[in-house]
Amino acid sequence: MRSAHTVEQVRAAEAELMARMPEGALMQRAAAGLAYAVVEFLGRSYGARVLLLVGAGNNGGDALYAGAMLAGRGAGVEAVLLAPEHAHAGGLAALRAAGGRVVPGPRSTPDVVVDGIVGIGGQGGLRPEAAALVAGLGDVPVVAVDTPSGVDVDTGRIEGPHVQAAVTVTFGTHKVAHLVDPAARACGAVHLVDLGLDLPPAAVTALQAGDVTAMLPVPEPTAHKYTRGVVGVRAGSQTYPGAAVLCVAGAATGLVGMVRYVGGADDLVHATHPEVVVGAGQVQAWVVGSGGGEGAAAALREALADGVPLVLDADALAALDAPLPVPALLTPHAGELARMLDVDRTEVEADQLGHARKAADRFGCVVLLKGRHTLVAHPDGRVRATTVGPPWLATAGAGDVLAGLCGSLLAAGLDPFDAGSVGSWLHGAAAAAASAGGPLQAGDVAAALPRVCRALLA
Ligand SMILES: NC(=O)C1=CN([C@@H]2O[C@H](COP(=O)(O)OP(=O)(O)OC[C@H]3O[C@@H](n4cnc5c(N)ncnc54)[C@H](O)[C@@H]3O)[C@@H](O)[C@H]2O)[C@@H](O)CC1
Ligand SMILES: [K+]
Repeated sequence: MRSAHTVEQVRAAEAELMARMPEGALMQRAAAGLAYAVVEFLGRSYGARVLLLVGAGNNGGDALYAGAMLAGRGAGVEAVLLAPEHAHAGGLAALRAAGGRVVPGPRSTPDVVVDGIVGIGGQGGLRPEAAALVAGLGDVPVVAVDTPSGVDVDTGRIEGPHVQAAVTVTFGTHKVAHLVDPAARACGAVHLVDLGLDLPPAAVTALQAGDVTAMLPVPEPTAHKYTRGVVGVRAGSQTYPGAAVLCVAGAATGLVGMVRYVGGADDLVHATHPEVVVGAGQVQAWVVGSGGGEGAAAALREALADGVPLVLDADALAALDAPLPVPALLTPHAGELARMLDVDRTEVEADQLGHARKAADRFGCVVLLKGRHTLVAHPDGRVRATTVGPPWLATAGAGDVLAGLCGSLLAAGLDPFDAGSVGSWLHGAAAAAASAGGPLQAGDVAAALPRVCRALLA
């Protein structure tokens, strides 16, 4: 599990550890990890030209000490101080002692920029002077210290000019901004340097392959199809019969014992998935809404009558007007979530974490907000982010496959929070496998799912 903590949690854990350690020891650990990451990024240190952007706080201190270490290994290190009177005194002395220099501004194009403008103490976007300096450096790759300066660390929002990093080196634990978009996009690859902090439960987590394997429903030796669970799909319509096929494809990957289908695309479903039972009957979970058109509201009423857990997708989300009486997973994209909360889509995209949490609270169920980093928010406040999945996954029908897959996990016995986060991880991993760096279609994602499960279980 990857864990991301809030600034308040990090500060408390750091204070507790610092009280037990010699002064400055934590910063030395952080700076050593940072210097190592810069060398790894450049592939060398001797002769490399490194420019440090140094702000007023300890984030700048990390940059200065790392710069001193790089200068000690033969790099040419220069530092621009954005708040000269507040720059970290010890770090500045160390840099100078190692042969580094303070300069008023970049004098030539460096090989790498180290962004030590602000870290977890930052408020708002970059100030104008810093923004101009960063813009002037153009395409020079940036290694960000702790967080890319200018992003909101606890929410993942971006409210002004910010640094776009190639690599972000963070300390002690991940921060929310490393997992939640749009800030996560500004981080590039994230490296964690362990500081030995003692941390409380995380604000946001991200499942890793081992976590998903442990939660994957695996048949008992004595299993039969009904003990493994039956998932029902109420999706598709005369207008959107393909959505039924794709939703069924996501459900029929072998993770449950049986799939039922009810909707307007019987013949097509039967032709493409002969193993699927067409017609109503007992199920452990229903998936409702993908391509359901105007029939989605009636499909939702019928599914609710069975009293089993639900996945609500697409048109069924529009039919939702009150908290549901059964455990449920809602799977909106940003536009659908915006309609559910009566806000603009741009607002949802700018504050994905805030809106996913708000919807989970308002509707009293788990909300899976689809995106580059999909978020799964529980009404109790827990959030999981899915960071696997290539951009090729942004393709028509991929959401139908996801809804079917999550439904099969619900029917197999996972709760909506686990079904949403495991389903979204498998979906992203299957897309990566199907894509292999190239384009894909939604059906390819469903087809790759058994392969992904097999690799996890191997
Ligand atoms: N506390 C610790 O023991 C450790 C802290 N570390 C580093 O310390 C950082 C936190 O240090 P600080 O608490 O000093 O905070 P920061 O260095 O992140 O920033 C605080 C300073 O930046 C100014 N500032 C805030 N927003 C700004 C903006 N938008 N533009 C320009 N200036 C702005 C503030 O006025 C303040 O002077 C971490 O991110 C990490 O890099 C690491 O050395 C590990 C150990
Ligand atoms: K930074």
